[in-house]
Amino acid sequence: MEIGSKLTNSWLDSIVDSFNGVDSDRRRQFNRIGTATRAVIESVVASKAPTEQLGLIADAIEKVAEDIGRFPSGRVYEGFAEAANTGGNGGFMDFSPISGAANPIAPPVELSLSSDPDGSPIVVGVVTFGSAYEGPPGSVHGGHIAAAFDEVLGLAQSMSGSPGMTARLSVNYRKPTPLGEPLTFVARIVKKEGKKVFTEGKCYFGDILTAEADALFISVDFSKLAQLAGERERTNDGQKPQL
Ligand SMILES: CCCCCCCC(=O)SCCNC(=O)CCNC(=O)[C@H](O)C(C)(C)COP(=O)(O)OP(=O)(O)OC[C@H]1O[C@@H](n2cnc3c(N)ncnc32)[C@H](O)[C@@H]1OP(=O)(O)O
Repeated sequence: MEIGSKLTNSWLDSIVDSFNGVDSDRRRQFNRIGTATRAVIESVVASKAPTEQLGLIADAIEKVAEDIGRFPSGRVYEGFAEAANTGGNGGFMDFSPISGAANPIAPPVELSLSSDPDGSPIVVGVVTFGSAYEGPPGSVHGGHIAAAFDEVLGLAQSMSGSPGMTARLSVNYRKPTPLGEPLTFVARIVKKEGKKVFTEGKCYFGDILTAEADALFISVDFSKLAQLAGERERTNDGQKPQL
């Protein structure tokens, strides 16, 4: 298994090629919007602004929502939204809900590929969760920790060369995971048995292990993902998905 080995699949390649052809200024603007909206989310969840200011801010945000809402929406996918699909090339995941800079609901988790001291490939995810992700006071909501694990483990399993979908994800929460502090997620493949890829991951605040996870991914035929993508396009046209 080679770190960052490129996945060979004509369907994947065509998506990657079309992504590479996307005007970079458009991509930059999407990322700007994502970053600015994320800052708004972070500021509004617990703002101490005076009530009259809140009213003005609400007016302004409603105006922005109205302005952007005038344009047709629905996913015009410039790339994959999930780490597991990329084979390690994070550039295709601008809209990931976990690691995508252009997706305002992503914290985002910054992903990279590395290797541990024995040379085994690992995925590293670095993130600071803001106030919007609070669960227990001062701590990250457990659901968001699970989501971050799904992303880093999802990218790790794709290094098997036969990426799949999450079949099972189990998280052990060992200590409260602090908000507003840099966290490091580390993920690796444990073993592969046929279509099954077993993975494990850990979340650290400094040297403190706050959570650990294991997940089973089942390799899927890319035609299944192409089918899901097709259903998504039909849904964008207002039709119901056929699952
Ligand atoms: C490739 C890019 C996508 C990456 C996305 C990764 C991040 C995500 O968040 S994915 C989103 C969340 N996950 C999903 O939506 C998946 C929904 N589930 C499915 O689509 C299917 O159940 C799927 C693909 C996981 C497995 O279906 P299928 O390929 O038909 O598997 P199937 O042939 O039934 O089973 C294969 C083997 O896996 C086992 N298996 C399947 N599911 C599970 C499970 N949940 N737990 C344990 N074992 C399982 C089966 O028992 C079987 O084992 P064996 O070969 O020993 O008999």
